[in-house]
Amino acid sequence: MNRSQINRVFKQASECFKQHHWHLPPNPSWDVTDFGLGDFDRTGLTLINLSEEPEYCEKLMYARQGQTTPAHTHARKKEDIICRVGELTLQLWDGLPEKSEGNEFTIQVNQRPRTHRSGDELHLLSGERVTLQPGIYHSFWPTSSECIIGEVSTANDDTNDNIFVDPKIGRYPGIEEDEPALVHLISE
Ligand SMILES: O=C[C@@H](O)[C@@H](O)[C@H](O)CO
Repeated sequence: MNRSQINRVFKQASECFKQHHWHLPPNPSWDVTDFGLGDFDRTGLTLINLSEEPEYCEKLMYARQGQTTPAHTHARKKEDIICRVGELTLQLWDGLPEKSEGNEFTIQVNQRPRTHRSGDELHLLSGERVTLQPGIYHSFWPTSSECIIGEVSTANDDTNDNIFVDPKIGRYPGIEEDEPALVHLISE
């Protein structure tokens, strides 16, 4: 990614958090990624790690319409993905997408079990959440112009615990310095 893109999304996300009264802690841990694919506006996510403890983690995320977080699962992390502001669409599979399409499985939406067909979409409105067990593959994108997304989970380990369907994906971006940094990322 170019530093100018990171600076731009830092300003956009900060403005959106401010507009919706989401106050950030001092010196938040920013994590902006294009998942190594070099097309941030199509495959990208902006995250802030609010709390990372051995037992649990909380993140706040920001995405704009057109931007997808690519299909992945976690070996160990169980997480709630929460639509905080806007509308969020997730695509969910109960195993590798190519092997599980059409299977029925149970997921928890807003703390209640629901039958879901692997590969189908789930739409979350502000305040709604889905609970993802390790092994549930998920991809998500805003269906509103922008979206504030929460994540509450067991321990987070973004270096070792992400399993992406696309083998070309890397979790952290390479950075090209084309202007001075407004913020440094947790990957730097
Ligand atoms: O689903 C998204 C989350 O698990 C993120 O916290 C993770 O960093 C994506 O790689």
